[in-house]
Amino acid sequence: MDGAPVIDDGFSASRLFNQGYSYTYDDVIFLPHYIDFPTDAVTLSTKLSRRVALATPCVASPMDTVTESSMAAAMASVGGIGIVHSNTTAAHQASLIRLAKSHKIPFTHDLVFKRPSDSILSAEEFSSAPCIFVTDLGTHDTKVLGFVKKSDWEKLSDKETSVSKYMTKSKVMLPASYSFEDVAGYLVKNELEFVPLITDEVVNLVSRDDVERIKGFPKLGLPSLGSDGNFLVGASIGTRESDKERLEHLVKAGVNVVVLDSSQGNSIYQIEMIKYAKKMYPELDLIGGNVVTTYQAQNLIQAGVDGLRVGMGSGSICTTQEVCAVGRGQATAVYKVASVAAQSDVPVIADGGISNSGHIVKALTLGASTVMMGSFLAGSTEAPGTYEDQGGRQVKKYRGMGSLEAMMKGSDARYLGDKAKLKIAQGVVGAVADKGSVLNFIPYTMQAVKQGFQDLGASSLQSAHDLLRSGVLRLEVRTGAAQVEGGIHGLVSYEKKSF
Ligand SMILES: NC(=O)C1=CN([C@@H]2O[C@H](COP(=O)(O)OP(=O)(O)OC[C@H]3O[C@@H](n4cnc5c(N)ncnc54)[C@H](O)[C@@H]3O)[C@@H](O)[C@H]2O)C=CC1
Ligand SMILES: O=c1[nH]c(=O)c2[nH+]cn([C@@H]3O[C@H](COP(=O)(O)O)[C@@H](O)[C@H]3O)c2[nH]1
Ligand SMILES: [K+]
Repeated sequence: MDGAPVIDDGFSASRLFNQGYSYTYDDVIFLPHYIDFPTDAVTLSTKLSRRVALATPCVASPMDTVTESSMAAAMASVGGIGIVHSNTTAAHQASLIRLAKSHKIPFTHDLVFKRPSDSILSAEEFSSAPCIFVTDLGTHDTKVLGFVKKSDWEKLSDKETSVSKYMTKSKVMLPASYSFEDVAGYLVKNELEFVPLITDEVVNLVSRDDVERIKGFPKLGLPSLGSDGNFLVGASIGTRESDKERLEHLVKAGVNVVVLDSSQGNSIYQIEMIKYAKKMYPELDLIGGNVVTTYQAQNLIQAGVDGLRVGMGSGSICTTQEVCAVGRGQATAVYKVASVAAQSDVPVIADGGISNSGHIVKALTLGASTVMMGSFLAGSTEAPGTYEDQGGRQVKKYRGMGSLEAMMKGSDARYLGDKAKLKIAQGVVGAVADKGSVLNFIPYTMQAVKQGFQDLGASSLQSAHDLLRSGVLRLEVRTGAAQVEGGIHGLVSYEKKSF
């Protein structure tokens, strides 16, 4: 079934997005087309940037409540990628990249280390891993002497006792290069509760609970691996002079792609940084942004970016449009920028405003090659931070990188280094509900996205983009009432379970 319908029905994207309105995902709806293939025939393989290919079009945002090593490892293991945030020292950001890349297991625990003479005073110290390691100097890179399990610590009457007095001395460790299946088999065969994974230092551990948890998840697709066989990991930098040194640290840590992180990427600072990075590291893919207009996009493409990040004010924690009156509805922004980027073969990331699988279908069909997510991922086990009880619900903190709290954190030279002392927030601090593991909900979400593609008659991102640009894809704006109709309505009560 080729070609547009004989009788005019719906609008082409070029007509719909040229009426002077800023539309977002919920405003628009696609008309179904023709199905001549099964859902499983849909492939979502894509490009993050010119030279970085992914099997899954999902990217974890460079935010300090979203992407550190656990998220980066998990996203890569489901075929996506995580961009490690830069709201920390360059050395720490580099160590997060190394950690994510150092093993084959799709998750990492935040490990705690003690010196032999230290004591453990609070049960909270066990909140991020099932045991605490005892090493020569209490650091991750000194000789391992033993470990303390929570159950052993609980039995202790005097909590001030130094750990060396009651730790288990064990030499059982496995190389971090072991696959998940190998480690799982080892735990069962040797009836162990957990086992540390090491390179020349302890980098992770796997427990029987981890194994059980992961066995129940949908089978993973192709992981994102570099030519060295390690997980692909990205990182963000800013556009200050100090970011040049940061970039050097990241490159040394093996970063696979770098995102220039700014709300308004079309600046002299960013263009100079693009030129610098391209000259210093021609092999490294560089993603510019954020942009929402064709003019901004053209400028950054001309400066040499390998990818563009699209979105201004569309994020769930963003107040930019409210504070600065600048931005664009995300559906319009993605369509416009992707239209111009496609002419130069520059892949586009639709960043922000994703809260369900339908938004992902819309972003990808309107021309994006990947979606970048913050709030969608921030409630997962792999996001930094621990769960807290909020009115009987387990929640994790999620905050904007332009919130006062994030700006005040440690090293943020972008703000604290500024001569002007007046700081204006462009984001908020909040919390999101526990969603379980990304290893579980990303595969389900991608299955839902494939169903959307099937309804559109698109078996790949390329075919969706072809339908869009040829005008075969038809769409309409939904009125307020149509949006209500499209949601759940008229029920006294309901339970929403997606998978
Ligand atoms: N996507 C979005 O809608 C938004 C995202 N954010 C996030 O918040 C964080 C901060 O974003 P921004 O405030 O846009 O950061 P930014 O670093 O791009 O800009 C901060 C300020 O520093 C200035 N600046 C940058 N480089 C400079 C240099 N070399 N010399 C002198 N001045 C320089 C900029 O012009 C701007 O006034 C990022 O993580 C960003 O992703 C914030 C607001 C909106
Ligand atoms: O206006 C803003 N103020 C902020 O403080 C802020 N922090 C992040 N971001 C952007 O929001 C994206 C994540 O959005 P979602 O939670 O909707 O996925 C991210 O990927 C960013 O593009 C911010 N925007
Ligand atoms: K917003």
